[in-house]
Amino acid sequence: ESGKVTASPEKNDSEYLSPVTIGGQALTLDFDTGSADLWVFSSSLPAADSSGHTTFDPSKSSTWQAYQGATWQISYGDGSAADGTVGFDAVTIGGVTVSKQAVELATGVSGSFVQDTQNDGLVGLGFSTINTVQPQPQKTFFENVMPSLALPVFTANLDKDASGTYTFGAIDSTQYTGDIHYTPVDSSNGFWEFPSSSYTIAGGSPTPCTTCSPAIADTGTSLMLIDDDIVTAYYAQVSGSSLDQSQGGYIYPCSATLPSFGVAIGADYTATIPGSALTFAELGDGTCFGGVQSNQGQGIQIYGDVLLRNFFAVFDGGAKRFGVATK
Ligand SMILES: Cc1ccc(-c2noc([C@H]3C[C@@H](O)CN3)n2)cc1F
Repeated sequence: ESGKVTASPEKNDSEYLSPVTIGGQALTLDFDTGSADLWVFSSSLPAADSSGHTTFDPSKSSTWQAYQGATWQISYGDGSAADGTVGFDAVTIGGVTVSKQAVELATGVSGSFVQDTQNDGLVGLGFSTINTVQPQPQKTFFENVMPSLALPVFTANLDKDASGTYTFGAIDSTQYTGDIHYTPVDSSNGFWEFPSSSYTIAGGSPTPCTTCSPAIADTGTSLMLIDDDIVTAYYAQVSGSSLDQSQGGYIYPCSATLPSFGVAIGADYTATIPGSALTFAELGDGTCFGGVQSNQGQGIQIYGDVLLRNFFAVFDGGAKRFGVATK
């Protein structure tokens, strides 16, 4: 079997939201290849926290099974967090169903989730070694459904300021051009992680970097969070740019011409993003906030939506590989 769902961008393509049905209840969730918990706003949240959100109410699902005593708690790269209890229910994405998917009910969420009223929770599409359920980590939707998919893959075809598609179980050849360039994935940290040992700024042949951090493909991160020395070199080529503490990153006049930025996807391919696609947001005063920002020395580079929205991306759970194609 296979199925597809739309991925609708929030403002500035900060995140992409997709329709999911759980126990017959429709919610709008953020698919996140950088985590492995499927959690939802629940009817047990304080009303002030769930106001504006759609909540999942287990008492209204005839197929809900509580997982007595199980709990979860997660924190994300931006410091946001959520926690709660656990059960199992039928989860359907694009017509593809897992009948007993671990569904984590939020009884606590941090402020940024409260304010993000279009987001009713997350679908983690990383590896279950980083699932936070105690006493027993639970499998992701993708891990559960993989054996019944025509192909053990899902693809992300995110777009700039337009709806895209997540597809489970098929590689839709109408969604890309040319070859898909794959790299093996090291899933030992729970991420779709691969080496990225060269880069290009403003074109030309790639600069090798033996000290470059490995990268992860992370649909749940908005930006590209890159090793500090590379980011410094990039903005050195943007006239009028500066590192603005109050904004938390590099800004520049929106009239500036940005150089292209290319990053290695494994050993054999450089994914190059044109400068015109490397602005994340206009700040309203004629300055712009860059899509390429520092990873603050985290030792991992995070290739988020600023990269992914320019490519067709394949997450291959069978061969444990990640691939990109132009489109
Ligand atoms: C309000 C809100 C906050 C954070 C996130 C969020 N989702 O995925 C991620 C990245 C970072 C890493 O933790 C795993 N993937 N961050 C989503 C939100 F809607």
